Amino acid sequence: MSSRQALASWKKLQQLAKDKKSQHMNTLFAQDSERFNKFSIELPNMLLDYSKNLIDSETMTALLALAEETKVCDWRAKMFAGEKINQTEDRAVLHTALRRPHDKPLIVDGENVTDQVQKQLGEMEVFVNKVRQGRWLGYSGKRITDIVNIGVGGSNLGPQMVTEALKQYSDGSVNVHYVSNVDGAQIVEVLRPLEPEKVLFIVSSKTFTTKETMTNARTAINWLTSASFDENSVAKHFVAVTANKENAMSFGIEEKNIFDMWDWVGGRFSLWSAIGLAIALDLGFDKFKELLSGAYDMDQHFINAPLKDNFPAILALISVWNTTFLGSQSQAILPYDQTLHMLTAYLQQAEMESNGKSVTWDGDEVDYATVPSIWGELGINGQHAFYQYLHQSNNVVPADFIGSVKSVTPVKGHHETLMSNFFAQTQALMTGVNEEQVRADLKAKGRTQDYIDKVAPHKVHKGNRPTNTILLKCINPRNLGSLIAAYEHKIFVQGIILQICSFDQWGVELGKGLAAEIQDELETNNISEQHDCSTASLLKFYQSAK
Ligand SMILES: O=P(O)(O)OC[C@H]1O[C@](O)(CO)[C@@H](O)[C@@H]1O
Repeated sequence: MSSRQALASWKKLQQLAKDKKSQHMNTLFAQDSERFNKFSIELPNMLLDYSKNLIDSETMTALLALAEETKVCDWRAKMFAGEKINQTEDRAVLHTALRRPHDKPLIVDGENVTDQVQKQLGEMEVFVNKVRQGRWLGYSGKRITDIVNIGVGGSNLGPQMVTEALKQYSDGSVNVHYVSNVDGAQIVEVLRPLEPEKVLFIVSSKTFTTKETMTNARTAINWLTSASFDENSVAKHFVAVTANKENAMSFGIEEKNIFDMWDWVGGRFSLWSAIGLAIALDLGFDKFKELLSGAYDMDQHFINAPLKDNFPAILALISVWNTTFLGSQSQAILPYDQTLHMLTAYLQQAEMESNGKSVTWDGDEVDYATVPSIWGELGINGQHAFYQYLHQSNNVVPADFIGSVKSVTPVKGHHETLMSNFFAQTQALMTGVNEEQVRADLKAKGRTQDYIDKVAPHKVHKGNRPTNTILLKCINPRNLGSLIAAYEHKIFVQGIILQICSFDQWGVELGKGLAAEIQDELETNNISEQHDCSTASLLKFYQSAK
């Protein structure tokens, strides 16, 4: 038995889960009119209602005891202090240092990390202002109008998600584009309308070895140099963000155009670093700093609020409850604000690359469910696509509903329509409608008995489907920063409770290695006999059908 299963709180939660599976949230609400007050957290800029989960005070006490027994607070202190909690890579985990104000020193290994971060922020600000104010000129002396960020995974999803979310805050000084896919269709489409003399590329790659990014960057260099006769055009049109300066330089990017990344920033937590340059170029540096401040606000809340009132910790505990103890295998992220249309994709990487693992810190197999698979879509679009499944399938999918009180693009009648759906869906998922009610409704509508007998079972919604509601006061840089940081800390707490190494990603390596070998085989038309017969036949079919 793994050590987690031996904990008193774990055993208690297993027992409670057995009891809870036979209960309905409707009963819990009927028994306790204080449920919302007990199971919600209000912060200055957002609200979390987690009352629509299959919990009661006893469950929450046991979950909080689990957080105590697994020493979440001690690990939190270690992370913020820069201890090497990324055990398999022997690194600190300090994305929180990236949003620390200048007057809050953080000494790690004798160095003031805050000073290093502030120095880089200063360099970023100079660069951003130069580009936005038209003082960074392309090879023909023209100002830069378009930025193309080339990167994938954490070097793409965070910046692109934030750029999309805060579009309304951009003053249009530059247009920002993203290329992540190595499918040439994307880069060709992005570059087609652009003029090489006015484009600045940011090659974002922590390792500067990612094949997809290198291939796209090479294509971008060729596109630029075939348009320009200036041998210095790469220096005027390419910057890089990386922890691997040597590779960036041997790729042809000038040292002065390289922004550093520290090894203590994980790719999926890196939008606060120079990886966020495209955000800052789009919004201006003041708004980028507001994003950082919002994340810092959430860091402070996470550090200081008791766990029972702690937004990220509660999100994590509810997820552990629903997955590990109640057995849900997936979780939906359902933003109801168009601006957040990339949030689900972003959180897929953040949570699944962090905690989608099956051995503990000690390398033992975990014998409990860890994190769910994350999926979803803008809520309104989902309603007309997959909500049928959420309401009536046999699989219970807990969901986070994320909305905003104010619209950044108010259009008469739209926001109330949107938000009435937002509120109605969590209510419907919880309350459901039983067969008796269905039959009574059909009867009241004058339906025949035959029709009622035929249709009634299909109209039953069992309800009892868990949801969290996160309601921001509005989507702005500060609030978005807080929201993202809340999920980062949720993921951290989940990892601690489940004994997962949240900050490595060994599971992506095998496929990368095989892809490199297969690419060689395809390029030399020499398919190895060592493949299994499925892969070998697919490769041969591909080669012969070309
Ligand atoms: O920034 P890099 O080094 O190009 O990596 C991009 C992404 O690839 C991954 O390593 C996964 O392959 C992610 O963890 C990372 O965010």
